[in-house]
Amino acid sequence: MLNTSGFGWNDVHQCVTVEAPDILEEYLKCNFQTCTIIPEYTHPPKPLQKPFHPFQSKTTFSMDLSLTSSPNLHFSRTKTLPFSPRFYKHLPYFTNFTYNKPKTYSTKSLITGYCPIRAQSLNQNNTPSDDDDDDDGFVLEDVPHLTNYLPDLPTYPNPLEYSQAYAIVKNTFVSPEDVLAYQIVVQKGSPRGVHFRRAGPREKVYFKPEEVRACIVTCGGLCPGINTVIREIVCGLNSMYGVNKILGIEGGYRGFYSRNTMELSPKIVNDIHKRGGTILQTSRGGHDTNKIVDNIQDRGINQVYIIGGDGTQKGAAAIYKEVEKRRLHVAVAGIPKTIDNDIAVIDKSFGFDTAVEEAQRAINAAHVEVESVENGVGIVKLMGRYSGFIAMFATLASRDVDCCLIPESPFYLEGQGGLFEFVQQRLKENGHVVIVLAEGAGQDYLSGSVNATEEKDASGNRLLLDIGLWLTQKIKDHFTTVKGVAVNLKYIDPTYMIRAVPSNASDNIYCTLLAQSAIHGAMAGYTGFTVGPVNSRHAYIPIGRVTEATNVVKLTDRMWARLLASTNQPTFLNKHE
Ligand SMILES: Nc1ncnc2c1ncn2[C@@H]1O[C@H](COP(=O)(O)OP(=O)(O)OP(=O)(O)O)[C@@H](O)[C@H]1O
Ligand SMILES: O=P(O)(O)OC[C@H]1O[C@](O)(CO)[C@@H](O)[C@@H]1O
Ligand SMILES: [Mg+2]
Repeated sequence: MLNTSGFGWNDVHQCVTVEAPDILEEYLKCNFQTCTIIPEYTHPPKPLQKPFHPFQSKTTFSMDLSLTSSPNLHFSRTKTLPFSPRFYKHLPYFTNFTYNKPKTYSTKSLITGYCPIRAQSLNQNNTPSDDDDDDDGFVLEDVPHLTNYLPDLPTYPNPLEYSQAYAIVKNTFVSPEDVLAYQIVVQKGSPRGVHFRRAGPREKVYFKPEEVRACIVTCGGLCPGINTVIREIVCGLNSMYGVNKILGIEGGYRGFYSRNTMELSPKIVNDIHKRGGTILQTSRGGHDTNKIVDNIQDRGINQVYIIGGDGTQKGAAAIYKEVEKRRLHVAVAGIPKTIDNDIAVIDKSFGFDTAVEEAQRAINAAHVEVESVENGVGIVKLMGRYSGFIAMFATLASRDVDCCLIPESPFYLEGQGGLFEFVQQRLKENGHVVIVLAEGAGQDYLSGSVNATEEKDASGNRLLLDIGLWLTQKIKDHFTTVKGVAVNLKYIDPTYMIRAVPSNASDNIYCTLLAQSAIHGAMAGYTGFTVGPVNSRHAYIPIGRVTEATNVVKLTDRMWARLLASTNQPTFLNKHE
């Protein structure tokens, strides 16, 4: 819940705020076996101010549904759980909590709804401290481990210990105690908050390298860098752990049961990072958990590397759950992929930098075109289904953009403060204007103005209406018919060209770290996890944590304000149409 949309902190009343009851309901379903809701007081709506974790208060906190007329919620805590990285990671947070007025919620599994764990540091004897008072608000959101359901699994020394490459590394192995703080901006006295397990090689591994049979699958849309991740999983498994049985599953999830596999070796993948796309091919839809896990079993696969976006990670969670149900010695590792940068918790998704860089070329072209003609209006459409990160960062990087439209910030065309007025003003001042828009921008506005049927892709994602073509036509019509001015309109849609390029240098390095983190995690027996950087250090994150919310541009954050300050575009906050 920390830092997820819909929750905040009210400084004045020192309470948690939530935008709507259903957001809270969802959270409770994920995290609470039972709980009490005590009506307390209401107060007028107040904007959300800062993220929080509900367990930061040592005794009691109140939760105010400040944007609704609903009553406050109040939870009483009676006990904290001791922290031992290996033994406590699966305990539902609320095992030791009691509540006054019974209201029962089903607890989602750890994977589909992550369970934060209240924790204390180990004492010097490596045992949890008994002292409940030693409570500094530390929460570990841990990932599952194979020993949770296969307690007698043997361990083996990590082959990296004998690796020449790692011979002079000071700390070859990550300490089991190492965790990463989710929030790094803190104040004196504030609770330590949520942490994730640090990624990296562990001293003991839970697979004999010669017995590893790994597979890699890529699902969802393309993104620069997928081939690099595939390459680095293959090369990393081989060079660091001596694994040489690696299968490529072709064509996404459905490939497990409907396509042939491809043997992957360092030689086969040697050059693939120089190509866009995925050598394994990808698809949407076709996730059949039972068929997939049957196939994993039939092929004797014991490490599954799944590269894909939010939908794919939900699929990975379902596979992990089934694997756990069947008590298989199979590690399931997710590597988050999305060009939209819409995956929660992680700093940034791979391929995003490349996409922003590539978008510059389209914006430059639009700018060159429109400054070379009279009344030039350039429109560049970029990807971003629900999150306008590519558009926002490409705009900030370019300085040639007059206006950036993203899904998170509704806009309107007519009247005071509208887009037409702004375009007219810029044409008057500069003779040209460049508009960048994310494909998901203005969808509600657009669907109200055209006869749209709601279509979905094979994965169930809503198919978007073409805002670029629509806006182009609207601007043309407005200026020629209403204003009697002929505008020179240039519409550029580079979306698939951006997505299809190979990753740039920094994304290549990033992809390598992701692949290696995933390998180390799987070899160390972690499973049901996603890897990714949290405040620049790589972490193992419970899959449910990255799928429960979408990362979107927060209009109340400074980055959007920086954009508005740089373009001086309208905020579209006051609609007069
Ligand atoms: N809730 C879910 N449970 C199981 N599988 C899912 C779920 N949602 C999506 N999938 C499967 O995950 C795969 C990819 O999903 P989707 O097409 O939504 O792309 P994605 O992974 O979100 O990537 P992107 O949106 O970045 O292109 C599909 O094969 C789809 O069937
Ligand atoms: O046309 P496709 O391949 O389904 O993908 C389009 C979608 O994929 C994404 O690139 C990632 O979700 C979106 O930005 C875009 O809407
Ligand atoms: Mg998606």
